[in-house]
Amino acid sequence: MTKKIAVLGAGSWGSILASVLVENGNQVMLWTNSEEQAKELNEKHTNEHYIHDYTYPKELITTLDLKEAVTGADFVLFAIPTKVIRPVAQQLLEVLKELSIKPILIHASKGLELGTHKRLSQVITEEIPEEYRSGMVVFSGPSHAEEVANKDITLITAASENLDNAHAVQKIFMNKYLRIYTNTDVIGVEVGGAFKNIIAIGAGILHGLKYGDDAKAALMTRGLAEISRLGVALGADPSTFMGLSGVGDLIVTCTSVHSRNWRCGNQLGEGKKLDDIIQNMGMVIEGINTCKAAYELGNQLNLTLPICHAMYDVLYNDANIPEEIEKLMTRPGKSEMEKYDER
Ligand SMILES: NC(=O)C1=CN([C@@H]2O[C@H](COP(=O)(O)OP(=O)(O)OC[C@H]3O[C@@H](n4cnc5c(N)ncnc54)[C@H](O)[C@@H]3O)[C@@H](O)[C@H]2O)C=CC1
Ligand SMILES: O=C(CO)COP(=O)(O)O
Repeated sequence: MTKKIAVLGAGSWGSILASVLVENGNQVMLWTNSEEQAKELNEKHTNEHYIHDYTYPKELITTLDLKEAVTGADFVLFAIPTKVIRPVAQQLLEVLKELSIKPILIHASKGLELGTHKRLSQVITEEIPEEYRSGMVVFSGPSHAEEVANKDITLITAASENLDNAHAVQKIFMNKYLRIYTNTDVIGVEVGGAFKNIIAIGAGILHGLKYGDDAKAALMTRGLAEISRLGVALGADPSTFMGLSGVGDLIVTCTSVHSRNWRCGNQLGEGKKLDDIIQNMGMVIEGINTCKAAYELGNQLNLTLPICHAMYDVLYNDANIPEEIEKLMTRPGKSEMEKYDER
């Protein structure tokens, strides 16, 4: 049955997910805050700044009006940067009240909120009370918009405490090239998706400095130990980190040239300045803010997160990268099988 879906955010991820949903036979409205982008999407069916040489389906309608986008929606999908999740959720609440509808909310963003250190489903459900939504589903996994646009094979997790809602999301997205798995461990899925961006900046740095494959494998593996440590401290199931939103997303983001986080790190390794990199990227690099949030949260919880700390010093204190790498390498010897709650 055709579903009505509002996609909030017309960047690379939101616009491509909207395109897939149209292709899967749904009625989709894409919401953007950029007049220029809405015009380009509606008239030329392109979104050149975000996805090159791609033509969106003519049935996809882009609007600047949130109420128009959300009217009659069975699902509302957030695909916007972490830092605007809360204000957009507040805007959405007003519209949901006006329209008296209770859609299933989905978010496909990856980060932890600065200041509060909250996961994004926590931020959204804090702003939009239960009476205005039929569920909250997290959509996360190893996926680059550029590859989904090419209909390459991609697997993603739909996580919700309510499995029926995760199944509903699985159903609207599944097709021959996009396969969705369900999971009930919302905490694990969100922590994996957010924290891997920090490690991906590190992997890019190693590449920029011309380190070899051993170093990159080491960073990913010990990065996964930190992701699991923080996740378990927050209540996640450790096995989630062996799945798509854990090791899967870590691998793709630490190895793909599509990754903005990896590209940011690569340029840092080559000696470029962070401010210039951010300026030139023109798209969100989530790992920068998430590193600050995870660093503060880790300290609050008294967790050992040495890679996260090194990344924080590089990103926020202009630390010397080779010195940070040396500090990591010369920490006291450890057992590999440390407990998740190692202090
Ligand atoms: N690009 C990708 O392949 C993937 C991205 N993600 C996640 O999706 C989220 C969004 O990422 P991208 O689409 O890649 O970012 P992007 O940088 O390509 O686009 C972000 C979009 O959000 C819009 N935006 C910003 N503030 C807004 C506001 N207040 N109201 C409405 N729109 C606003 C911007 O105009 C822009 O169109 C991030 O958390 C990212 O980690 C997750 C999986 C894959
Ligand atoms: O989340 C992603 C891959 O799964 C996208 O990564 P980047 O934001 O680094 O491009």
